[in-house]
Amino acid sequence: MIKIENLVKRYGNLVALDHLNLEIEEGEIFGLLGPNGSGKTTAISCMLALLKYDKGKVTIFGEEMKPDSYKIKQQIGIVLQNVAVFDELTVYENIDYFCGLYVKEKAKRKKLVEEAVQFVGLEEYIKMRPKKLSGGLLRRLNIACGIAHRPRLIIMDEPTVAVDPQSRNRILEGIKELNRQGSTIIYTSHYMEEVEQICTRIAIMDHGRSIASGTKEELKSMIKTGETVTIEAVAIEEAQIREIRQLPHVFDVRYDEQVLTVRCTGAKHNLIRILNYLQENAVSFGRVFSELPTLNDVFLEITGTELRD
Ligand SMILES: Nc1ncnc2c1ncn2[C@@H]1O[C@H](COP(=O)(O)OP(=O)(O)OP(=O)(O)O)[C@@H](O)[C@H]1O
Repeated sequence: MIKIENLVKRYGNLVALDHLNLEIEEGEIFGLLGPNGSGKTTAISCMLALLKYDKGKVTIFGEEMKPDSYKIKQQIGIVLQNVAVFDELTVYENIDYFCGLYVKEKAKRKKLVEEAVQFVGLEEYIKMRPKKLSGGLLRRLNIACGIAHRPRLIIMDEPTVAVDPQSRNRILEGIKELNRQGSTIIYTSHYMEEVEQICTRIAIMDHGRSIASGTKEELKSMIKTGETVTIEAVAIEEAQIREIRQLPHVFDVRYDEQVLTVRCTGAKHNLIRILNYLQENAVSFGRVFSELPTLNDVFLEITGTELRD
């Protein structure tokens, strides 16, 4: 449905997109996950032909995307990072205005606007002007304006940044529902938990490139880490750390600020083996956690740096 081939975008000397390749199928909730500055917004802007790029090709619905590809653009709903609504219009009027750019028939539009209001949970606020809304509600309005016309493809750029947890959940549930109702979604975020929660497929971006892509299970199976054991408040000697490193299935041990982090391959009994070692060697410890791999582990193993801010 969408194909991005060898996209290169430079801002002066800075290479924001470095031969980016992506392919997104109809029906997906496709996540673009990457730290701030990795090129997500630039990728979206180039994809939509809002920004000129230096090299590459973007194909949407089987046709090459150009600045004047209005037929393609009509079928796309866009929710960008900056909230773009009219201060002098009410919540309802704003949604009606944006929906009206695509849907001229009044009765049909009324139904779509009402559905969009319900969708983002703004029923109580339809007569208010945007200035009176909290940050979370304003973002929900921004989303309603972008999706009311029921586009075939919806592109959302970090819609949950600086949003309260209630609005955040509402937004995430809303995205899943839009997808169930037939829209393909492209969703950018630097929050790996969100991307894990809603995306059917994910591309991890770093320095303007897609460094890995697949379902979350596929991405996690690409890495060595099968389990991370974290043990708090340990007073442990260098020699003991070396011995833990020698335990079966352990491949990385870090000890920092009295927290021992042991990365293991996906074998069974890792936790008990490590705890047995600590007990046998009279090392006292506090809280213990065992975690399955996260997308942060995928990012960490591929790039050597953390995805978390
Ligand atoms: N208009 C611009 N002029 C110069 N450099 C830019 C411009 N826009 C973005 N950049 C740079 O390009 C790189 C990619 O930025 P981009 O905004 O696409 O990343 P991002 O992953 O969307 O990050 P964020 O979540 O912070 O928006 C960054 O290094 C950024 O500083």
